[in-house]
Amino acid sequence: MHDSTPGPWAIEADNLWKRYRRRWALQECSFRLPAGRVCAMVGPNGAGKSTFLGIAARLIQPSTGTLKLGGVPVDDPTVLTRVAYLAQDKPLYPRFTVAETLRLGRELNPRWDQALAERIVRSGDVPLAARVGTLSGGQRTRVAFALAFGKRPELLLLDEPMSDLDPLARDELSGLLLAEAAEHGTTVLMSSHMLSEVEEMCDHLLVLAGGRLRMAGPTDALVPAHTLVTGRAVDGRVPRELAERHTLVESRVSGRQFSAMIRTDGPLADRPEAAPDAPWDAMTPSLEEILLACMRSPDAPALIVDEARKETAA
Ligand SMILES: Nc1ncnc2c1ncn2[C@@H]1O[C@H](COP(=O)(O)OP(=O)(O)OP(=O)(O)O)[C@@H](O)[C@H]1O
Repeated sequence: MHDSTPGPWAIEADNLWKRYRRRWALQECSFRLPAGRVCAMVGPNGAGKSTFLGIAARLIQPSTGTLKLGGVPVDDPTVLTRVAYLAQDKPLYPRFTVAETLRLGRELNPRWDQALAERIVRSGDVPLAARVGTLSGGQRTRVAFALAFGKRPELLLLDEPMSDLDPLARDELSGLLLAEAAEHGTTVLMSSHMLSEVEEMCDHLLVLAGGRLRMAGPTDALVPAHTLVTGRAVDGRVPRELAERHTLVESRVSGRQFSAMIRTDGPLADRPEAAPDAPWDAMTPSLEEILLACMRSPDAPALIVDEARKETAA
């Protein structure tokens, strides 16, 4: 028997790999996510985000490695009642009415919150008597949201949840998501391509590229780890002092100017004495700038902050 009390870790991935025929969709994926976080999973198309979420939702079997949710192995049946998953294509029964869909949620889920589910549906003016197959894409998403939230899960897995919602619905449902997470301590893991939304909503980040974890940790640790430096290029390059002293995530030279996203890990290197007329300016980048630089540079060293680091079992 496993201990069924949720631990401090909502997710612990230990050396997860997933292969589809000849292609690796996930490689060496190890991290842990503290409970109660609103975490974004970001990465280019094909990075492995849906694959990871599918493994966590028990729809995809990993090739190797283990995954625990709330301290319990993902293949333990007790996980089912604790986790809700909103798939990218929001699958629902088209012939069911909205009311019948919610009734199914009520009958399948012991902690079902009918009032909350109905509130989500009604606030979008979605008629309870309408058949799901006749609803617009955004209305169907709202019903899928109602099913996921109504379940009152400990962990909510959302695969690009907001992509087909209008700006008002997006604003309303993201507010609801944050309120629910704060009130009930729900952990949220959502994949998203909308970086402004990620910046606004999430306090933790996972960045995947090419199936590998590139960055993981709380945003308030990841952002200060980066500095955006701009200045005069030296011999058409980023000054050597910067490149040697710090981790260069991404650099660009345009005309005589360079800009470089670096990880400093200590004070910023001094300006080159040999080129006192080539000063540089340093500023704290936005989360969006960091994410773009990280995704554009899949070969830059990964940054997994200590809190998110899951030591791989020997
Ligand atoms: N069922 C499958 N069979 C074969 N290959 C697959 C399958 N599902 C995904 N893949 C491949 O695995 C890789 C990761 O796909 P995945 O859907 O996890 O990426 P993603 O990060 O969610 O992408 P997107 O942002 O486009 O949704 C891709 O190269 C994809 O082609």
